[in-house]
Amino acid sequence: MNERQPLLSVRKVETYYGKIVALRGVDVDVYPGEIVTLIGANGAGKSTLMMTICGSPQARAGQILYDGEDITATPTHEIMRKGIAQSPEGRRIFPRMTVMENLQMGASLVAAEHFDGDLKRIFELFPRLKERSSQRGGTLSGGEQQMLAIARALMSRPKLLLLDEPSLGLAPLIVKQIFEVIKELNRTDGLTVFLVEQNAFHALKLAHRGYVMVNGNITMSGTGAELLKREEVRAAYLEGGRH
Ligand SMILES: Nc1ncnc2c1ncn2[C@@H]1O[C@H](COP(=O)(O)OP(=O)(O)OP(=O)(O)O)[C@@H](O)[C@H]1O
Repeated sequence: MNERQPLLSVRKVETYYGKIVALRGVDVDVYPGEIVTLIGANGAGKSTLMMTICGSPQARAGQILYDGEDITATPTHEIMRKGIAQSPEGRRIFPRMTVMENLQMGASLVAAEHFDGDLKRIFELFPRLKERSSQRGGTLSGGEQQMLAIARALMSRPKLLLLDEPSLGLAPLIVKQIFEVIKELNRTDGLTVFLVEQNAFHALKLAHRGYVMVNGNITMSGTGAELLKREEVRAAYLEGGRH
């Protein structure tokens, strides 16, 4: 897989919040067709990396390449147009809009001819959203809102889907469903996924490759299976190594 050019290449990226350094020279590659997981403790800098890839905050040093093109200083809306979609932490859907309206918003940059076919596919993946298409987003359950956030991102027909903690606060069964959809999208549609997760066990099982972030640095990388076997990973991220 790795002889090809990465779809996303993060090189020595540094990000600051004022004087606080959040990313200290991060290197990450995501190849076409891969699911790559980033794990790390609270405050490690995972969300900051996702946001930096999307252009806000901007990297103060280093480079972000997407499909070979330097997007380090590209505004967020331009980055979205290029085929990167983000489902941010906290399921930021539009609460007053219906499920259908949220999905229409997601598709706003896509040619209208694709809408019906894309919607059909989304409703196959998330039948719950079909049943609730006229319900307001804010009245959905936590799991349904997460599904809607992912579905809305998918309606933009991304080449690269960035998911920030899709399992956060959800019951195990819902987490399983969401991870199965991600796997299906990757296997069937070839979607490339970069996933941030605290749920390290499931995320590394799902991923082709993974990275571990500690205090704004990448400290380990490998295949999902390799990382799951590493004692340091098990001790720090797998609930005391019980898995
Ligand atoms: N807007 C901000 N202003 C100042 N500091 C910030 C801001 N956002 C994040 N930080 C700091 O940057 C560091 C990285 O935060 P970030 O949210 O990226 O971590 P994370 O790995 O995603 O954590 P979590 O798993 O808890 O979401 C933390 O020390 C955090 O306090």
